[in-house]
Amino acid sequence: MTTTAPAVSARGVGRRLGSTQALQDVSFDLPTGAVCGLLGRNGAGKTTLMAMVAGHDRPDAGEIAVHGERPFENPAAAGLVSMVRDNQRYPDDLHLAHLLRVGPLFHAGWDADLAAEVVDAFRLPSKPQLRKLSRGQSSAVAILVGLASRAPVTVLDEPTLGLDATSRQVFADLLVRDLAAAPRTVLLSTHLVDELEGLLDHVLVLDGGRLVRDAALEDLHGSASVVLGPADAVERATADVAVLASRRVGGFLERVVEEPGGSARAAGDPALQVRPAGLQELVAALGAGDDGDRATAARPGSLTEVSR
Ligand SMILES: Nc1ncnc2c1ncn2[C@@H]1O[C@H](COP(=O)(O)OP(=O)(O)OP(=O)(O)O)[C@@H](O)[C@H]1O
Repeated sequence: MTTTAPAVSARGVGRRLGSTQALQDVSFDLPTGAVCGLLGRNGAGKTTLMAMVAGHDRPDAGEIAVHGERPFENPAAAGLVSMVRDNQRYPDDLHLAHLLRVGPLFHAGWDADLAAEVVDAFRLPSKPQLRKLSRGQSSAVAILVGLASRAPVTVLDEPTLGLDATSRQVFADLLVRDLAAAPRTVLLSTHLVDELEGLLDHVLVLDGGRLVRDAALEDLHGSASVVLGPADAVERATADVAVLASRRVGGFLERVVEEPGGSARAAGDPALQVRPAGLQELVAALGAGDDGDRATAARPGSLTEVSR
C-alpha cells in the first residue's frame, strides 16, 4: 500500500564522477510503501542514484531527501535506509555469523528470525569468509541485510545478479511476503525487467544520467506500442507520433511508439502488426533512442516473422 507522502524526494539532482555526468537534473517523488524499479541501460546512473539515497554519496547539484532527511552524513537519517552495494567489500575475516551478530547494532529494526530464514532459503554457507562467497551468494547476503534490517527504505542494487532461477524465485517470494508483514519502501535496480515486473508498483527509468520515465506501473501499461511491417508502411503510419526506437531488417521496420494503439493510421493498415509494448521493450526503447533505423539481428516473433 502506498501513501502520498514521499519516502524519497529528489530535486534537480546531479553528480559528476570523473569526466562523466553520471546524473543530471533528476527530480522525482517516490511514494511511501512503493516497490520501485530503477531501470535503464548499463551506465545509466542507477547505482550512483541509489548510493545517494543510501547516504553513501551526496549530489553535487540539487537535493535528495529520505523521509524529509538529507541522507549524507546525517545521523537522523542513518536508520532510515538500508543498502548493500553491489561491489561491497567485506573485511578479510568477516563470516556470515559475524554479520548476523552485528546486524542489530546497525539496524534498529533487525529481524534475527527473518535473517536466519533467509540464510536457509538461499542455503548460504557459514564456513567461508564473506569475501570468498560466489557472485550469487554475495547477492543473497545483500538481500539478507536488505530484508532483515527492515529499514523504512530498502535499496537493492541488482539483487538477483548471479542468482540461479530457484534463488530468484526465493527472492521474489521473500520480498512479497515480508513486505506484506512489514510494509516499507523498496528501490531496486534490475536488468531482468520482465522477470521482476510483477513485484513493482512504480518505475523510474534513467538514460545517460537523466530521468526519462517516472510513473506508476499501471500507467505505463499500454502507454506505448510496437508497430511492425514493411518499412514504408510503418514510416507512413508513424509519421505523426512520437517514435521511441526503430529497428530495421531488410525492408521491414519495427518501431516502438508512444501511442496506446500504435496510431490511428497503423490500426487501419492490414499490412501492419500493432501490439502493446511490454515494460522491458519500453525500457529498451527509452535507452535506444531513435538514432536512425539501426539494422539489427532479428529475434523470434518480430521482424523475422513478418518477413516470411
Ligand atoms: N568512480 C567513478 N569515476 C568515474 N566514473 C564513474 C565512477 N563511478 C561510476 N562512473 C560512471 O558513471 C556512470 C553511471 O554509473 P552507474 O554505476 O551509476 O551506472 P548503472 O546504471 O548502475 O550501470 P549498470 O547497470 O552497468 O550497473 C557510468 O558511465 C560510469 O562509468
